[in-house]
This record gives sequence, C-alpha cells and structure tokens, in this order.
Amino acid sequence: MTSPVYVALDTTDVAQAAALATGLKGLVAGVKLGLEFFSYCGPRGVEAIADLGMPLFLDLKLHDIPNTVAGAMRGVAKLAPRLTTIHASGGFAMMQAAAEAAREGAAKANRSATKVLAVTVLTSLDQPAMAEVGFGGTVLDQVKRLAELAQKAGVDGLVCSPHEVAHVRDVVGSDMTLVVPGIRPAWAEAGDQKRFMTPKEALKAGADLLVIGRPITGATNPADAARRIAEELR
Ligand SMILES: O=c1ccn([C@@H]2O[C@H](COP(=O)(O)O)[C@@H](O)[C@H]2O)c(=O)[nH]1
Repeated sequence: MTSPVYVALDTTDVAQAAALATGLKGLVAGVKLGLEFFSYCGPRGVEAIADLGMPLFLDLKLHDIPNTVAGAMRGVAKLAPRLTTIHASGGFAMMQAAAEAAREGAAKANRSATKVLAVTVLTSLDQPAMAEVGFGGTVLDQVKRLAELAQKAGVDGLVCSPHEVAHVRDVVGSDMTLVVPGIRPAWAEAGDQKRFMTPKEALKAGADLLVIGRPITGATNPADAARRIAEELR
C-alpha cells in the first residue's frame, strides 16, 4: 500500500527538516512545511526541501482579503508545491481568488496546478473553543457549511478532522481531496489536538491523505515511528 501520510516538519531549521525528510523518504507520501518553518526559513528554505525530490505540501493557511491572498498565492505558485492551504472562513471571494491565482501560476510555468485546500475548522478546536469565538452551532455543521462553500468557490480539496471526514465526503462527493490532520496513533500523546483519531480510523472514515507530525518527528527514531504507522495501516 502506498503511504497516505504527509509528515509535518514543524521545525525552525532547514538542516533539521532536510535530515528528517531524508530519513523518512520511502516511508511517507511526502513532507508538509508550515508556518513555523516558513517564518524562519522562508521561500529559500522551502526550495531547499523541495530539492530533495519528495512531494511537497506547503501549509500556509492563507487568510486575508481576496486581493492579498491572490498575491500571496502567486508567490506560493512559484514554489510549485503539490498542495497548499487557505482558510475557508476567509469567505467565498477569497477562496475563488486563491484558486484562480494558483491555476494561473501553474499555467504560466506550464506545470500541473498546485491543489488548493480549504481548511474548515482547525483540529485543535473543540465545541467550547468554538463557542468562545462566537460560533453558536455545532463543529460538524460549521465544517459542512464551509466545505460546501469551498467547493462552490472552486478549490480542489478540504482539510478537516477525522471526526467530520465521512460527513464531508457525503456533502462534496468524490471529486475533492480530503486531507486530515489530527491523527494520533494509540501510543502517541494528543498534545493540543482536540478532534483526533488513529491513522486507521481516519482512513476508514474516508480520508485521502493523513497529516502526521509529532508522533513521527518527536519520536526517538522517526523512521521507526513511520514504519510502525505503516504497519498499523496494513
Ligand atoms: O486543522 C488543522 C490544520 C492543520 N494542521 C497542521 O497539521 C500538523 C499536525 O501536526 P501534529 O504534530 O501531528 O499535531 C501541524 O503542522 C498543523 O499545523 C492541524 O494540525 N490541524
């Protein structure tokens, strides 16, 4: 079975990210670089990891007015990741502008387009945390609402927790890529994740790709942890 796992390299250091990526080559589907890495290492750091030749997910979770997000997305497109993210709560026009900018960037470079994924509700939020920021309804309803809106805006996929993935699949059908963080093997600590499941449960619920960070990167032997997850998925 080909691995469905993108490993989150949440580090401030290019050399550390490169060493982790190299050690995990062949054991994971690709690597995910996020805000922590990008804040410290910038586009040049991303290029250094891209040069290792593994599929790249650049998870910047863009969220601003449409014009600003489109501009940032043109920059992202130059880095040519396979996948990237925006926040669905930025609204329809923002998502539409981001998707368009990604497609235009790819067309200009004559390559296949970066898939734009809309993040629905962060996996670190539970129902009380949502109420704190003024959402009266359920997490599930909010995720489904944003999923529908994102699909209408023309994005390629969604990020949601394993708790909602089956429901999201019912709403958007089979065309959209569903990427699921909030993954915790039974032997790993939850940390700040609130809506999580094991890798096997998440795949069974309908995830296309899983994002796993600390259970792998924080292990004494990251390659062994990745192998253990692969075993559990078999
Ligand atoms: O809702 C979301 C969206 C993105 N993430 C990102 O995934 C990884 C998860 O890392 P762990 O160490 O496995 O918790 C991290 O990079 C987040 O930025 C998410 O967790 N939830």
